[in-house]
Amino acid sequence: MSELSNHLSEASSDQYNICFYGAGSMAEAIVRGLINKEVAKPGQISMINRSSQERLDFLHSTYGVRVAANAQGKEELLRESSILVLAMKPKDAGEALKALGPLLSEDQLIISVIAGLSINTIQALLGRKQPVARTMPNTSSSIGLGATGIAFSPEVSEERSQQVLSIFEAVGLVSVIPEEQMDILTGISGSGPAYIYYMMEAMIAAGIEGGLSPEHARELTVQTVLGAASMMIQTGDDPALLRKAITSPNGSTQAALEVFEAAGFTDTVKAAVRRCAERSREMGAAVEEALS
Ligand SMILES: NC(=O)C1=CN([C@@H]2O[C@H](COP(=O)(O)OP(=O)(O)OC[C@H]3O[C@@H](n4cnc5c(N)ncnc54)[C@H](OP(=O)(O)O)[C@@H]3O)[C@@H](O)[C@H]2O)C=CC1
Ligand SMILES: O=C(O)[C@@H]1CCC=N1
Repeated sequence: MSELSNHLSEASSDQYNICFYGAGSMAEAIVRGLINKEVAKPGQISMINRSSQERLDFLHSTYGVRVAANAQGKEELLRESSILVLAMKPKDAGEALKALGPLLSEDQLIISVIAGLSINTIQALLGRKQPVARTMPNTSSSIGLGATGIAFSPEVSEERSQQVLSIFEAVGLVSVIPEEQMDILTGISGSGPAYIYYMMEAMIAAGIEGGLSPEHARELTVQTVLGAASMMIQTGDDPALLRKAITSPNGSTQAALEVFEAAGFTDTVKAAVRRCAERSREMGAAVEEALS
């Protein structure tokens, strides 16, 4: 059991409650991982959103987490939680954080998963120097295979930073990085699963167009991606070396890679990652405007 789960089970529940402020896909991915890995009990987790009661009902019935039906209930959950996870879209963050600031006490830890939003902007919107962990997880956290980048504000104590690490280590790999690297990390691992799914969609479509059944195209593609990632983990080899082992001179793989190369594959992937990082910065800057 992790350090946090010990804290969570030994401490009184209102001392160590975690509230997810924003109850969408990313919040659900983390909650599912925390519950599956028994890092937190459902009763210690609460989730609130802006308007969708149907969504909260689903989360309550699926995971057993606490939800609030009205504004007063939401405020109570926010006030009583030791850890608040900000998980709304960047465009909704300005208004939400301005309203949140006056409800906070100084020892409540803020964990943000919001793309692009800097620690300075979070503290400025809250109107106080709250301890903040800025993170960038991904949706694979829901099955314990997430990859999360974390940067801490100076106000986060050693004990609190250990709690944050425990939460995200329970749902996958964690990299503690300088905050200025968060946008490029978003371009790799935050949004990265979507690039892989996009590639898989294309491979499945090509397989079907070539005559495979949809089931075979899907299972062969999935196993290929799983096997390739596992090969990198288990051998520790560079991907270039593993690729070369498949690529016979003048063979079928070489023929395929030449098509990728002619279409500018590497430059396209790099440009997509750079654009993702740039978009992350743009979204953060747009929230910052809510300060003025
Ligand atoms: N999806 C992903 O793969 C990743 C997402 N992120 C980050 O996670 C955050 C959430 O993304 P995602 O889960 O995809 O978004 P979703 O649209 O799925 O969920 C957003 C949630 O925020 C709620 N919300 C909006 N405004 C408020 C408010 N004022 N008060 C309380 N709740 C509010 C919404 O409630 P309602 O529906 O009622 O309006 C909804 O529950 C984003 O900032 C994103 O950058 C980070 C890493 C990966
Ligand atoms: O697309 C987005 O804005 C979020 C950030 C990382 C993954 N999804």
